Amino acid sequence: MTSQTAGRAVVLDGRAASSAIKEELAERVAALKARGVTPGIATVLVGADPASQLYVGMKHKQSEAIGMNSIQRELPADATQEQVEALIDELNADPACHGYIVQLPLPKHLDTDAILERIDPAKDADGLHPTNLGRLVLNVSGTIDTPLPCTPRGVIELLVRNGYDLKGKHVVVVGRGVTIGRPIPLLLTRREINATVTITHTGTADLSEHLRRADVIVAGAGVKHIVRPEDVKPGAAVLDVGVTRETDPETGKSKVYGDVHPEVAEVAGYISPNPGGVGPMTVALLMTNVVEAAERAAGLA
Ligand SMILES: Nc1nc2c(c(=O)[nH]1)N[C@@H](CN(C=O)c1ccc(C(=O)N[C@@H](CCC(=O)O)C(=O)O)cc1)CN2
Repeated sequence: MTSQTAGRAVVLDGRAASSAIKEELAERVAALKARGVTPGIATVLVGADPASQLYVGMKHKQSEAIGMNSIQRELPADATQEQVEALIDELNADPACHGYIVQLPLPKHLDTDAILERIDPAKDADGLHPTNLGRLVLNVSGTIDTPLPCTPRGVIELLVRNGYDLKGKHVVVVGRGVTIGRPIPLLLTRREINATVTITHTGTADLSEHLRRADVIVAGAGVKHIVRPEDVKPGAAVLDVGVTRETDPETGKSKVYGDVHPEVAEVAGYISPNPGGVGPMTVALLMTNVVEAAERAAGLA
């Protein structure tokens, strides 16, 4: 992969890496189709949050582009728990759907944990069902074949595809959410990766002190510019996974900010841009999870 730079840092280009993954997936999809199986991905979107609509739209467009079947299901923002659960039951029973996700966050009146737990673990394309998270805890040697959470898998894949060796590195994760902060240490500490991890969050005392000792920073707290240039060890790899949307009071337009201050690129050795870094990897690894589920269902895994 050719490398660009930002400041003094090598850019970890998520668009390029995700394109490579999608080319590989297109071949696996074609092989499945040749055996009469079209991998099917589904999404459940509750409400009309513009960011969630954008992400769901990207998932379908990109899945269809590599030959997958895509099923888009939507419910209104005031949908009841029973309505969402009935839709989950429908997708669990649908043979055309090999894997699906419930787009997060859900409206506050819904019980997210109960909804994630109702997904058939074999169709859990986000790897967020308690059974799959439990297998991730047990799976220290990477020998159990289960779906892995997409963003953590995307972070590791982005580093590996850029030739970055995580073995023996000290990774500081910022954030403790279910899609990134909680699962990523379990992947990074697997024997085949062998990184050492510190988890920090908005309640951590002296975050800067932890960050300054990191070889790798994975910032996914959703706090605008929480990682500043003075917090970063020169040469460190910094992956920006956070998204904060603010409306410009003058233009009325929405602007997206990452967790990493732009000047970090002057200090870091490697940097993932935001947008264009981990976001596209999340979608590519979601598609990977669904293709793998279809391969397992077809007895190919
Ligand atoms: N069920 C899930 N919900 C959510 C997840 C998740 O992994 N599973 N993660 C995030 C949102 N997300 C996927 O759903 C996601 C976020 C960002 C991107 C992306 O490619 N972003 C682009 C920029 C897009 C733009 O704003 O124009 C980029 O970074 O280049 C993809 C997926 C929360 N919910």
